[in-house]
Amino acid sequence: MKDMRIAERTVDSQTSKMTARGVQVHYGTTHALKDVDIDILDKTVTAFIGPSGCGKSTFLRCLNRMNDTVASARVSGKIELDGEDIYDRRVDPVQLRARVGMVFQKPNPFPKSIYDNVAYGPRIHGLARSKAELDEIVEKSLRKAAIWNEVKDRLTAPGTGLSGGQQQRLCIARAIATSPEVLLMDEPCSALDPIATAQVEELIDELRSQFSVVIVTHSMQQAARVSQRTAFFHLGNLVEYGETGQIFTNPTDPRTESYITGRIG
Ligand SMILES: Nc1ncnc2c1ncn2[C@@H]1O[C@H](COP(=O)(O)OP(=O)(O)OP(=O)(O)O)[C@@H](O)[C@H]1O
Repeated sequence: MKDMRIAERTVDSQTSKMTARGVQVHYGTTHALKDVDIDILDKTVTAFIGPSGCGKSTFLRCLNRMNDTVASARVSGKIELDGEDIYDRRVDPVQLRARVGMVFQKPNPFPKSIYDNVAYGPRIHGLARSKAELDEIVEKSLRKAAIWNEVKDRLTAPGTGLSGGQQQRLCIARAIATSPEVLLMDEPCSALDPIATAQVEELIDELRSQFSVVIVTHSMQQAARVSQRTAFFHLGNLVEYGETGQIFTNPTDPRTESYITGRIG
């Protein structure tokens, strides 16, 4: 493939943060995900790639129970976070989503100020004991999301007034304000221009020193640039999963090879 810059960074964590075993998802009679087994490593960027409709987003949403909100979705199998079953009846999905945060395709800031967007999660989860502590969390999150300098003088302005790329970094700041252990990103750059995309990609690389990032992307170049592990999905199956360099240069399954060389997709 042309223009493919494989991430040279080595995978420096082998600890599993999340494990999935035998995960199946049905939407009514549609069998969207078939028997998926995977170990998501800690402090690693994992990319989910594959043709449209293959189940990438469906599986991503299983990892923080966002499919609970889809009436027709039925999820079976087992998914664990640090060895705990996230589908156990005792697990509160709202608490789970603070630990496994999510950033969506389209930037979706709340119709609130920049400050309140970021303070929202820490407020509902009671993470700050004082206004000063909340201020500190907001500033730290905006700094980590590489947007502090652009917004520090207008924290009370509406988040929706920012540019698309700034809104997406604000949404990332909002997601990391609850100190998640895993951040799920569903095509986070698809609505962004190349400059904003490069900023978000750089940010993803920095974030993995603190937690696991799982990113769904249609761009194989992006998967190669930002991830250390890649999972290739096809027709609801997880076909191949391994080190990103190996998947892109020496895939073992012919379906993976066809996809990365552009023969299916
Ligand atoms: N809410 C839903 N209700 C019914 N079917 C759904 C729903 N969401 C997804 N599906 C179906 O499940 C299958 C997998 O969809 P999913 O969105 O997970 O694929 P994807 O690989 O993320 O696709 P894309 O790259 O186009 O976003 C598809 O057949 C899709 O039509």
